[in-house]
Amino acid sequence: MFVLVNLKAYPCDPVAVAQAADRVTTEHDVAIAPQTAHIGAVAETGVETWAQHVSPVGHGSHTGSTLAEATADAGAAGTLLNHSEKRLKLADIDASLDAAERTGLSTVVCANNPDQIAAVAALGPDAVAVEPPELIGTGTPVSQADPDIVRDAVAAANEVDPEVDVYCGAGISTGDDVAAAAELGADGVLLASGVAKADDPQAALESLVE
Ligand SMILES: O=C(CO)COP(=O)(O)O
Repeated sequence: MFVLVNLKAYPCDPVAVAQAADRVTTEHDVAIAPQTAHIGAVAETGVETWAQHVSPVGHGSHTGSTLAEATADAGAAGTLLNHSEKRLKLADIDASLDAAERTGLSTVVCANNPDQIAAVAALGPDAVAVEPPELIGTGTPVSQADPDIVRDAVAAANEVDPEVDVYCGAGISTGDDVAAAAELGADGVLLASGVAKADDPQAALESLVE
């Protein structure tokens, strides 16, 4: 399973979380998505590092943008797109995917529900992630609260493009949650508060990947 820890804008120490992820022994692939400004420092720990977003632009007059080229240069291996807290227009998702692909970044496009998963899977990302917004940050795992949304997202993505991996997220914090997601057909999980808000991120990561 791919385990992507999104640090959002939580007030945690991104390098300490990355070092903790580096110390945890697991069969899963663990990656950390810090703030853009922290990508270089996190990547230096050796942990797989992801961006939370890249802009749908290339080099040019785009003040305030998050340029995919700069993100990749800083050490990112991939990027989230269209997170529920960073929604994009369909045309911008498409252009951000182009930017990511041009610079060698892997891509995960988030969506709220199976219909949206089908729509974004059609744009050809490496993976899609279903995250019901109402469960984000609640500590109630999507795999328990709404298992059908995960099953249906897997089916919807497979119908459009079986090459696209499917992840799920919201409320995931334990190894049981990760195992439940795998049983529902997910290839990975996205999570945030379970690690980023934990008093002991290393213990949280260990419990997650046990
Ligand atoms: O938004 C999420 C990951 O991108 C999920 O957040 P929580 O793990 O805090 O529910």
